[in-house]
Amino acid sequence: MMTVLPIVDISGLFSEALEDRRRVGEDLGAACRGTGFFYLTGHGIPPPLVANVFEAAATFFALDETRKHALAMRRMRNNRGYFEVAEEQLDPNAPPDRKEGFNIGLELLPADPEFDKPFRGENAWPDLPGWRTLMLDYFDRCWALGRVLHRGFSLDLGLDEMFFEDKLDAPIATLRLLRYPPAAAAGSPDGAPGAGEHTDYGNVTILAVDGVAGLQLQTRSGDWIDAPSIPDAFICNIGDCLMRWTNDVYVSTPHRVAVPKQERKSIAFFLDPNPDAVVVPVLGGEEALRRYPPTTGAAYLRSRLDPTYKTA
Ligand SMILES: O=C(O)CCC(=O)C(=O)O
Ligand SMILES: [Fe+2]
Repeated sequence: MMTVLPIVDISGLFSEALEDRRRVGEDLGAACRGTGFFYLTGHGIPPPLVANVFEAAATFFALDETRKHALAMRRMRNNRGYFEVAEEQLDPNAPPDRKEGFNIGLELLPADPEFDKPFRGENAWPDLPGWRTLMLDYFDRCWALGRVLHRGFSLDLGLDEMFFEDKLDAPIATLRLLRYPPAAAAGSPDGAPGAGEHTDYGNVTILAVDGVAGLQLQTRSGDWIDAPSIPDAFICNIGDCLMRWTNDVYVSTPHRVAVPKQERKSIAFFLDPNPDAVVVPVLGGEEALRRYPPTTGAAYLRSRLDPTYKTA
């Protein structure tokens, strides 16, 4: 299939030969320094698992409003649970987003010393058989994949291959199920986007899409292009936190979702660092440090999330 976005086969990252891993690191680096958006193949996550997650998401979104609202993100205070259409507004200059969604975060036991900290705490779970187990399985697979990707980034950036490991071992990560109602069923045409123009906040996003068009991104030259789905490939993009961490060498790219002609679903996994991870530029020396003083994973994410919700 023809696309202007690079397709990176990362199977070499699982090789025992350093030269194989380096080669993938170079491919990833080229993509991250260029458009900051790329397709991921050779990732090792079984397509039937992704299909099951899409199916389970559909089952959830089909529940009646009362059951969905019982799990509302507004009640959770840790960026987890259900949000309804028009609750989120990614572009402050556009109407609220025409999408509903469900967020799942890192699952910790209540006895965990971290449990009461910001972004931690419990997940909201619908009462659907097998649902929680499936979502946590997929969450863990995406988390592991995100860490493997960071080994490739590290090789490309000239860091120790394991540099990010201890910064991603208890991450602020969010698995987000998304549903965009079709244009015809979406009520009055108020110019609302599916998802307003934005950049992602974290390090890297691993996105599965269902084949219905909608996702668009802005290339370095300023043109908006479609990112069509490629079967069994993930769409991957760099977020603002990794852009800052690399002193803007890796690029976080603006993107948006147009209101689809038919219902569209996607599953995004956002990998942000550990809350306490110190985010300080790894390239660019003193000058970079003046521009981007040290912050932490939690402080950075908090500063970005607050303006996004109408009802905090
Ligand atoms: O649904 C999509 O294709 C993209 C969603 C997105 O960009 C986001 O939730 O950050
Ligand atoms: Fe996004």
